[in-house]
Amino acid sequence: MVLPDAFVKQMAPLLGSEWADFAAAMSEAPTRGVRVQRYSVRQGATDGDSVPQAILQHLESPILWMPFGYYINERAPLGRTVFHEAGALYIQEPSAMAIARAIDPKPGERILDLCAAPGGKTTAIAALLQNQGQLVANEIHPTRVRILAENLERMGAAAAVVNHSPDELAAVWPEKFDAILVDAPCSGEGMFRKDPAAAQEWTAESPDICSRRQQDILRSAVKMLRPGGRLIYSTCTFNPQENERIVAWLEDDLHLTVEELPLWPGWSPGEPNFAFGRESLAKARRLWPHRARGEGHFVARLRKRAEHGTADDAERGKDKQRKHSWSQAWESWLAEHMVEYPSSWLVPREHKGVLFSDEVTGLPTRGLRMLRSGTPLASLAKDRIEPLHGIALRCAPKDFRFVVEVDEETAIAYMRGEALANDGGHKGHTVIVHQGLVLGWVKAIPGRLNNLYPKGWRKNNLVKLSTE
Ligand SMILES: C[S@@+](CC[C@H](N)C(=O)[O-])C[C@H]1O[C@@H](n2cnc3c(N)ncnc32)[C@H](O)[C@@H]1O
Repeated sequence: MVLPDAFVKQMAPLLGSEWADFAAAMSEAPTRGVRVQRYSVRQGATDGDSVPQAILQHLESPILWMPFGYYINERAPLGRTVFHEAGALYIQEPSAMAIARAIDPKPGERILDLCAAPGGKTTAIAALLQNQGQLVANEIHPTRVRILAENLERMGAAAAVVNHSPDELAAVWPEKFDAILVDAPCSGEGMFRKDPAAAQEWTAESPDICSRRQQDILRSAVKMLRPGGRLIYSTCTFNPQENERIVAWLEDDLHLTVEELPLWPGWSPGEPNFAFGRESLAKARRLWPHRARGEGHFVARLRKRAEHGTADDAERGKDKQRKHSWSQAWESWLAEHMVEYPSSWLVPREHKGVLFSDEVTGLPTRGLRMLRSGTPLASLAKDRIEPLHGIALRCAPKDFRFVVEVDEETAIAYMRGEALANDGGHKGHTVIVHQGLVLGWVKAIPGRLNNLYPKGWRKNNLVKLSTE
């Protein structure tokens, strides 16, 4: 890899005697990782679930800063499998996995991921939160926000999705969040190994241009944080302007306080010397590719002062027991088809004939571009209930009354959109299950299981992982 001259000029003096090791590491092959998620971590999926051999054979050593994170080989075909499509696998750059740990999400918290697409960190936060909080994912870009919504659905993440600029959101959601992640758009120096085009696009001005944008985003983020709340700031770049100096600015100008993060194996403290010797910066964390296996990340956690008292809580968790024309049909459908489900599903939010779980209770949403308020649960056809894919991906097999188990080949045929044979007597909505994972819905009729796998999700190129 040929590093841009200006990048060498920027980093070599900062790294001093370590520069040669860093430069050598930047010429090595990039690392790749996967989070194995629907086994063990997911709500309700702990009983007897174990990761199938078909997946295990492709996992290398564990990533030490993320439970259920593993290094994988560059050529491992995990991204084209039924396990991936059913939300058991999220392929993510290894160092990026630490960011959800830095947030340390707690049940019941309301968390905003402000720059969220494609959703690597949101889905990790949802897993750590075990879907027991309110998670809101925002993405400014109109195309990327759709990919975000799709990834959240695939991974069974209970999160609302909005599409706004940070300042638009700050105007409607002041002091509303317990924690906010700003995984900022940055100059991407940690992408150079993975994507040589990133190195070509980088210029000596990139860090300054990016740091100004980061400050704009952070001003809005801090407005949305409740007093005493925490801000997590991360980038995948190495230069000081976008990292330590941004944190110093957050302390000086926005009056936040840096908190010490755990020192995960292989990670390094932030560099006080990159911002005029300020000691507090050692509480931030960096992954340098010559010291640990990952592409590189910076992360800091800061606390907003609590002295002003909390402004908002009255609305939170308020039960909306309104009855709608569809309420009775929906409650009956749940009772008939589900053994267990989150209690909030009894009071979903309806939008254009679709019922969504409500992850934004207590937040004003009028006039917002909201792609979903949570998991899409069902569509209403004249108050008749048609279950949606979101339910299948949020739940474990034991949560459903009607289940058909299939082998991997049948699972692949199902995800191609084929009808399956009905060997049982049940009629109506049933889920298809493979190796402890719910894949999606069918409607059983005599002799046949009509395929309800969403048309936009169907794939013709899935590969079989098991060797049997
Ligand atoms: C580093 S990426 C986020 C990656 C994501 N957190 C993940 O883990 O999958 C930064 C995101 O910020 C968005 N972005 C770009 N400019 C922005 C701005 N001015 N305000 C807010 N977000 C912006 C980009 O579209 C991009 O999706």
